Amino acid sequence: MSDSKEQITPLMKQYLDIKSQYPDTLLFFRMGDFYELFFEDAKKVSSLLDLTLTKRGNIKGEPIPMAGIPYHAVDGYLSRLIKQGVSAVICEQSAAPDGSKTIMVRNVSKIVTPGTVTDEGIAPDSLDNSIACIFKGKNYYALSTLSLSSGAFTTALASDIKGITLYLDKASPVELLYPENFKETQIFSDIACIKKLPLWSFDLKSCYKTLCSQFNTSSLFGFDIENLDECISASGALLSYVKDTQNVSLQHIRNIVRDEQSNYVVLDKCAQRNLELLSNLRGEEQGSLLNILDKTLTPMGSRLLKKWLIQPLLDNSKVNKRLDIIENLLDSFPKEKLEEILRSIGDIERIVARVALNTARPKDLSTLRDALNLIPQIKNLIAKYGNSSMSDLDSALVDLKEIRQLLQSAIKDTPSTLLRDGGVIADGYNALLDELRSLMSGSETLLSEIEQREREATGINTLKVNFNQVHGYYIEVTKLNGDKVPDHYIRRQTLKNSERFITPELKDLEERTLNAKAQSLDIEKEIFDGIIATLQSEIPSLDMIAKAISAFDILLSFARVSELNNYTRPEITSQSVITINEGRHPVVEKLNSKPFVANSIDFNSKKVFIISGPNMGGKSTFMRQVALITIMARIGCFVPAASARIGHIDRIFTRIGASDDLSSGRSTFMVEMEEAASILNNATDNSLVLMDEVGRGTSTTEGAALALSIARYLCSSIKAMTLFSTHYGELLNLDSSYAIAQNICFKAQEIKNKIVFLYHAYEGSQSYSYGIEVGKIAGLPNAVIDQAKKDIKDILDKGSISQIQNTLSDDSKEHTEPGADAHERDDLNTDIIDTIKSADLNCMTPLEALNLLSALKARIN
Ligand SMILES: Nc1ncnc2c1ncn2[C@@H]1O[C@H](COP(=O)(O)OP(=O)(O)OP(=O)(O)O)[C@@H](O)[C@H]1O
Repeated sequence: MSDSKEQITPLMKQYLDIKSQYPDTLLFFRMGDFYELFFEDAKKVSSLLDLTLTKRGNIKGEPIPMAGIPYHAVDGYLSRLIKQGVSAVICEQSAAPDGSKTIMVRNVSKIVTPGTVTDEGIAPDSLDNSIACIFKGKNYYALSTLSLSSGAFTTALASDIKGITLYLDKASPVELLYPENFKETQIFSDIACIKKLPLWSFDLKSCYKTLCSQFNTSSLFGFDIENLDECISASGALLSYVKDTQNVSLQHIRNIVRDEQSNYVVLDKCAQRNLELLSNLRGEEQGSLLNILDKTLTPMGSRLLKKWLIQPLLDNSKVNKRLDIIENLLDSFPKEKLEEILRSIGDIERIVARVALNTARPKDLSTLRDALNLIPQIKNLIAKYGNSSMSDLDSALVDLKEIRQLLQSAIKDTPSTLLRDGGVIADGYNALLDELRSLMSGSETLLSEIEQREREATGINTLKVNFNQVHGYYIEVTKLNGDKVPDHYIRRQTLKNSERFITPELKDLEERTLNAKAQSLDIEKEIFDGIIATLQSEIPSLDMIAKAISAFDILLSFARVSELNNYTRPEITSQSVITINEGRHPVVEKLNSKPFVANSIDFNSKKVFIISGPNMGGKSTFMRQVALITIMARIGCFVPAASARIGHIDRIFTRIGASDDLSSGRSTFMVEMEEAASILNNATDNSLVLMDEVGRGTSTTEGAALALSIARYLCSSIKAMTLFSTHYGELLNLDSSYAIAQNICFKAQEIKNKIVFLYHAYEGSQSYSYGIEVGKIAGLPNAVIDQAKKDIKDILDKGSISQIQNTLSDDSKEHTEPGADAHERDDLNTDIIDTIKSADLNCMTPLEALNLLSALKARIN
């Protein structure tokens, strides 16, 4: 583009100069009432936002592609771009300072990026759009995350890529920065907005300085990151980037917190997705746990709830504090009153961010005033109905009386949208402003008096006094009355049917009014800026209030949902246990029209449960409900169970469902095996592991062998709390080999040729899968069903092998006495004969029969 600058218009040259500083970001170039985008930007934006692509002028004889957006509608378009992970540079215009009529001056006013936007109308209310920065040092990886809305700034360290990926999963940033030499970019392939930073952005010394100057400290000791070079580099680079794009001082970011997985039950992306915590498997909120639990009344409460859901706490006292508050709310607290207050409190978290970023609008201040005026009402409710559980909340809800009074007296009840239009500062707050305003309103009365007087004096009844930007105040007379115009009227403009005049009196009035208007706007701006400065000095308290209200909103939501759905308070313990009596799946019980069948589980002496039963029998639902109840308890919510005792769980692993990851070239089976490998390599005896039908992605024999081997490893080495569902009969005898293993099964009954699922978890195993019946319900053609039934019969008749036999034993069972060969052979023969005798042909699938045969053969050999 630079070659062509010589041949281009001054306007295009101005555009290209600015564009050259932001080659990779869409440039919204203000032209009158439009923002215009040119060249590749125009093509890109027209396809992203479905805008018409047109042309403006030529360059080197070629038309310049152009797309335009009306300035008043820009927020809506920016919001759509942000949702697609696209950033934009906004370039505004202003008149040339020397007043010359040449080209307007244009400057970049802001850069809007998905991870830094806080503007109302652009940033999605429901999303805590955080930005993160990753860095790899000599020994460690670091990830720093910043939420500009809440001011939360965290940093985490991990020794390997897997460890840092877990932090990335938890942070779920919408924008990610990384150094240009970072190789493992596959870990953030699902983040739409990623930006490469030059290596110098991560320079340790300058990053250290940037952080110290932000926190106003001389070292980083107080934040526990003084010696964590990687964290300092990632955090410093992140902060500098945000400062540069926002071009402000970020006053609400006052500290950085070291994030450690050991504080939370770890839930990786896979677990979050499989358990449908924030969205269902199709990506919609409907059918997710969030959807059930979110009855929050403020946008900030709803955003915080999403964080809570993927960060279940390990600190029992913190969990119990939340549970205590819910209990208090459920006890005798007037929840409707609190709900009414919260409903009108607005998004003060975002307002505080905009105050800190100097982007607050007049409406923000009136909303903040109204919200702060509600704080004493909340405190009164707590004083009257709250118990000691609410004391922390109460002290966080500081009543900022002076700020309230300031906003009350200074801001109009309903201020105008833009400060530049005036009408923001309340009457009676500033004497000079009042005087100027009365002068302005007085001039309006004066104008109508002049109009009346001149009509009488000239005898022209249609004479009008009007105003426009070009001529200021003028008198308009129709041409028909031209002969009645007095001599002292000075002609200014002749139109088709009328003429316009000015008089010295009108000019004088105009000057005074315009001066008053300009002066009053200056005063309003000065007062507004002063209020913002006062609010900025109170950011720590405002921030604390916003956080306390968000938390209170969530707990109230939990209380409401608990009441509505008959949840109970879980017992929280430090032991490695999960005991659930009569538990229910919180989502399925709400979505299904049929009554939900409650089920119990006790991970205590038994730790690995092998779950069998028919397709559609309720296995997956049961497994997921155990994990969901555990998560609900650990985020401090009541749970759908008659009672529950939830202990220390370090991580929840899930291997559920089958999905290809074609983008990374991994097949269904590969994904399955990778997930299983991650579980076996990382789970501990404090983990909760859900394994749903592992091995079904390959041949039956290999699948069964792998499933068996994985289950044995979980029983013998890891001893994690495991729910392992399977259709492979080979796994159903593990309970006789391992003391910590137990079979549970789901059953179905055939009643009048129809299959009825019982959904109850029984002790024992169930090897008939009712696969054909489920195929029938699903609508497979009758011919296919009939043929399958016939084939099964044939296979069974030919095979004649019964019951699944355990071919496995734990170490103690494998141990035999030396020199006992003959006895062993006799025992083996009897054993095999018994096994064949006791086999129940009618209950076996053909595959089970074949597997049994091969197991017996292996034993003989
Ligand atoms: N406890 C229950 N009470 C009532 N309905 C249930 C219960 N559990 C499951 N269901 C219903 O049964 C359906 C099938 O359950 P689920 O998917 O858990 O079966 P499954 O045994 O895992 O099946 P498959 O082996 O085919 O994957 C659920 O979508 C739900 O509608």
